Amino acid sequence: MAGVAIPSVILKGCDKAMPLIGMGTSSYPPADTETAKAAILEAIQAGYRHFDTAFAYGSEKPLGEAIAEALRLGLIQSRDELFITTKLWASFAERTQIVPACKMSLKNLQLEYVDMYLIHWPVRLTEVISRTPVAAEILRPLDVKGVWEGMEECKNLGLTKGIGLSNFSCKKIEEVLSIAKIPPALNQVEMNPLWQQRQLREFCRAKGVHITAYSPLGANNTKWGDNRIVESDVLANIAKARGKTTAQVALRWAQEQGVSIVTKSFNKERMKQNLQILDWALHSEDLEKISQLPQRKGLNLASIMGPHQLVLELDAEV
Ligand SMILES: NC(=O)C1=CN([C@@H]2O[C@H](COP(=O)(O)OP(=O)(O)OC[C@H]3O[C@@H](n4cnc5c(N)ncnc54)[C@H](OP(=O)(O)O)[C@@H]3O)[C@@H](O)[C@H]2O)C=CC1
Ligand SMILES: O=C[C@H](O)[C@@H](O)[C@@H](O)[C@H](O)C(=O)O
Repeated sequence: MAGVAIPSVILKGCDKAMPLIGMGTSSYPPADTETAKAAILEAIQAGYRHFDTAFAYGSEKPLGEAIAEALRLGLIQSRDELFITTKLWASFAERTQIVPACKMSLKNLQLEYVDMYLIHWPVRLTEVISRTPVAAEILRPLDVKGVWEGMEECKNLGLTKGIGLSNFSCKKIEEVLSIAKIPPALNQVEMNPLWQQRQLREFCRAKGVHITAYSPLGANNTKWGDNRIVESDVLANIAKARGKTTAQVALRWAQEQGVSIVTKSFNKERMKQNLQILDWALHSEDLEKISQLPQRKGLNLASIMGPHQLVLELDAEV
């Protein structure tokens, strides 16, 4: 196998092990198809086997094309070698629309199944939108029972190997658990040294819900993130002492918390650098310093959807 071998985790209710480090595909400014496709092929060569996409990113089609090309080129022998995560967009978060939305994503990806299907955000939009923020009139609370039944139907139909959540608070996860026939395998949330999610992680550990950390580098250089992680003095000093980069310290920190990671780089050197976190460890004094960093949530739903009451309430939940 080319590149670094990445360890995997077995998830509840999921028929396939998930590689602990995945490549994100949400880029800013949005990458054109050829750029995204070329970056994904580079990532496969570097050893990435888990790819995180979403209907909302517009990256399902380039990912599908890259997978087809990787098979043609013999970079992988079979589609089964990859773990593909995609997400149900809020505009389709209604009982009868979930199976068709999943099939639409599969068509974009040129796949017969995905490995993980997540509810992207715990809200519903009554329209398919092409830009954000959205008008308050089209925002609705999520029908948790109906939507989770639709997710379960996707799994039962074999459209996905596993189902899970994204951006769900403890309270919202509890609602899902109270009605689920198939428990959510994971909750994908923002997590990094500046938003450590201690309470949510503790809750998920107790309930057997795995956590995947998104924006582990604070979404450096994107419109939904900032450079406060890659330019943190505390992390830079630790990096210097360990002979690593600040980004590697942030990624290693997340890895040591027992979560999986999805991080995006379309740059050949940085995507390789981001995998070099498996054969060394942070020292206890490093962990102590990181645990004292002031905390702030980087990505709020209000900054995407607009400062509507329902959204502000969701953002306030832990
Ligand atoms: N479920 C959800 O709601 C969300 C899910 N996600 C998923 O998680 C993925 C990762 O999160 P994302 O928000 O992209 O943010 P990340 O924290 O992974 O940061 C990505 C940014 O950092 C840059 N970068 C990557 N590696 C390095 C490095 N070693 N040193 C310095 N800069 C670096 C990248 O640029 P470059 O490409 O030039 O290297 C890019 O601009 C997304 O792509 C998406 O798939 C993200 C947000 C929300
Ligand atoms: O239109 C909204 C966007 O797609 C937003 O939901 C995502 O970009 C999100 O921040 C993510 O990266 O998953």
